[in-house]
Amino acid sequence: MAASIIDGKQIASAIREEIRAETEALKARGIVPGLAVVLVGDDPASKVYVGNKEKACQAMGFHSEVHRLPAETPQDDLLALIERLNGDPAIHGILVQLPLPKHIDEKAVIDAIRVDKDVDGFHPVSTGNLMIGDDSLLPCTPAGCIELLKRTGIEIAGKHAVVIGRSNIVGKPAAMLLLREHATVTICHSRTANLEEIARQADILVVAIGKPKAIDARYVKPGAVVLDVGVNRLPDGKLAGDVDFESASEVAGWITPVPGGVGPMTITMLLRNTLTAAKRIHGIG
Ligand SMILES: NC(=O)C1=CN([C@@H]2O[C@H](COP(=O)(O)OP(=O)(O)OC[C@H]3O[C@@H](n4cnc5c(N)ncnc54)[C@H](OP(=O)(O)O)[C@@H]3O)[C@@H](O)[C@H]2O)C=CC1
Ligand SMILES: Nc1nc(=O)c2c([nH]1)NC[C@@H]1CN(c3ccc(C(=O)N[C@@H](CCC(=O)O)C(=O)O)cc3)C=[N+]21
Ligand SMILES: [Mg+2]
Repeated sequence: MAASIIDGKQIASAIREEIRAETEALKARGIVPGLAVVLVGDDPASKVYVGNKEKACQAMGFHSEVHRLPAETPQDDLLALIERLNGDPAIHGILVQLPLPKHIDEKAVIDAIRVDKDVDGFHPVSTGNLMIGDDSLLPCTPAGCIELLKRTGIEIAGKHAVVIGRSNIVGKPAAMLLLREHATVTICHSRTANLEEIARQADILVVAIGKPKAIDARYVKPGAVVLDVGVNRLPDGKLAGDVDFESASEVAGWITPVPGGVGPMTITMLLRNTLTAAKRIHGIG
């Protein structure tokens, strides 16, 4: 194995210590950061993530509440809950776990979240601010990818970053953040011709496609940095990334494992966004 491991768990825990210190300072002023997570239905994967988020909040001393609604909840009931959370002074961050059941219009729900409580960074105004460079709350997973690079000491400016995947929650915002950090960015997707050839030009390769172990050494330039965003549950119950770690780590210079790479950073960035939202709502910082 040639690659060095980017230890997301360790980097996440270092950032959590910073968040902890700031949280204690805020609590000394009588402000407790509060996160509300809304889970509609009982998708088993979503349940695990929601449980992890709740645990992380509790460990940080945040106020945290999880609203578990049945799968058949009418859209209007969900919108009414969001309206209530928008006005709840104990809540600074609102996260509606995606995907939502098919009868609910995801966009209508995201649009209803107060922008200053949009700790996922999925609201159209947050997305627009991300493009313009204004200081909205950043989407957690892409922000976590940038933190991994910076705290590993990897230069982004001037590098060719190739992002595979163009979803609104990972691929597109990851590309936009890399651009903000002055990378030259290529975005690939399922209709990309010659994916292998393009990926192999990347100094920094970000993979977010939702296909277990799809990206192997053939897609990786020797010495490249590989960030594997994928989290896929295999039939045997194990987790796998979108990158074939065993193969890709033979040629990469740096690589994130799954689990223990990008995933822990997502939750850490959620904590940080919630803290930031609490400070801003109270006119601090
Ligand atoms: N670690 C974390 O914290 C998080 C992990 N995830 C994981 O990241 C992965 C991606 O999630 P998400 O962005 O929501 O996924 P989506 O399914 O929304 O998007 C997948 C994207 O990948 C593209 N794609 C799919 N197959 C291929 C292929 N064979 N070659 C090239 N491009 C392809 C699609 O292209 P097209 O647009 O043409 O359809 C699409 O743009 C999943 O494994 C998910 O579980 C997600 C969020 C957070
Ligand atoms: N509104 C919304 N916001 C999200 O941020 C969001 C979402 N919906 N829907 C689902 C995806 C997925 N996601 C993950 C978060 C943490 C881990 C994570 O903690 N992973 C750990 C291990 C997880 C495990 O053991 O199952 C790791 O990779 O090491 C993974 C995936 C957030 N998402
Ligand atoms: Mg999706």
